[in-house]
Amino acid sequence: MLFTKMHGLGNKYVFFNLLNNPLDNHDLSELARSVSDVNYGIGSDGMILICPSDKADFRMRIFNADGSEGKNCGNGLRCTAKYLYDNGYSESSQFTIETLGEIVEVEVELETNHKSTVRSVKVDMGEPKLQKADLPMEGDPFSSTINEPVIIENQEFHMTCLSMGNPHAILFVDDVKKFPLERWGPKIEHATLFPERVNVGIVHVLNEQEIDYRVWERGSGLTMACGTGACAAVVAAALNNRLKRELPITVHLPGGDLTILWDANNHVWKSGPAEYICHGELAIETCQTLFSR
Ligand SMILES: N[C@H](CCC[C@H](N)C(=O)O)C(=O)O
Repeated sequence: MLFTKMHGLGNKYVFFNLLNNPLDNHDLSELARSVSDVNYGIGSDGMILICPSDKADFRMRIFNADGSEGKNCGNGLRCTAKYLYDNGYSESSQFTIETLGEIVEVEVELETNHKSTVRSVKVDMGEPKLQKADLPMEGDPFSSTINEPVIIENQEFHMTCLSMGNPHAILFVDDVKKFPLERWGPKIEHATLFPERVNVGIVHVLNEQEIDYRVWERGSGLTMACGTGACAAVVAAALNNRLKRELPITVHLPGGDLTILWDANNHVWKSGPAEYICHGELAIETCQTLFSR
C-alpha cells in the first residue's frame, strides 16, 4: 500500500489515498496504531484517509495514534487540501472537505511567483460549539463552560471547554513551557467529566494579537501542533476577554505559527503551512500481519 507522510507544523500523519481504491472491511484502528508506531511502523501522530464523499468534494477521516477516530483535524485538513490540489484532484483552489465533525471549505494559497506551488492553506473551520453537549461533557447539556473551576485529582483548574468539531479543554497559564502538561494532560484527557475524552490545551496570552499554545492531544499525547486546538485557544481567550474578536491572532505552537481569526459571522478561519515528508510503500508483511488479524 502506497502512502504519503505529511505534516502541519510538525503534526505529522500517514495519508492513504482511497479515492480510487477503497480499503474495505479492514481494521482501520489497528492500521492507524500500526503505521503510527515509531518502532514497528512508519511513525506518526496518526493516520488520515482521503476518501470520496457524497456530501462534499472530498472526505477526510482522521485516526489518532491510539487508533481512535477523531472528528476533525486542522493540520490534517491543510495537508489533505495541499495533497488534493498538487495531485490534480481539484482544478479549483477552493473546495470542500467532509469530516465527521463538519464540512469545511478550504483554499490553497499559491506562491505569487510560482502559481503551481501551494504556499499555505486557509480553512474555514466553521462555528465554535460552546454547549457541554457539543463536546460532550458532563453537566447541563445546554450550558457552556467558560473559566469554570474543575477538580481533577484534588487539583482545581479553571477551564474553558468548547468544540471545533472535536472537543477541547483550554487552561490559561503564565508560561506554557513551565506548565507540566505531560502530567496533567492525560489526567484531564481521561477525566470522567469527558465521556469521549478531550484534547487539552494550555494558553498564555502574550498581547492582543499573539498567544503561546501547547497541546496534549486526545489519542496522540503531546504533539508539535494542533490546528483545531489553536482555533479553540483563540475562541477561549476571546470568551474570557483576554483577546478581541475579529483580529487575526498569531498562535505560537512548538512546531510553528498559525494565524487564526474568529470573524463577525462567528466563523473561525485558520491559515498555515502544509508540507510533504515522504512517499512510500507499506511493507507487504506489515499489511499481511495487519490484515490477517
Ligand atoms: N486528537 C484530535 C484529532 C487531531 C486534531 C489535531 N491534530 C488538529 O490538527 O486539529 C481528536 O481526537 O479530537
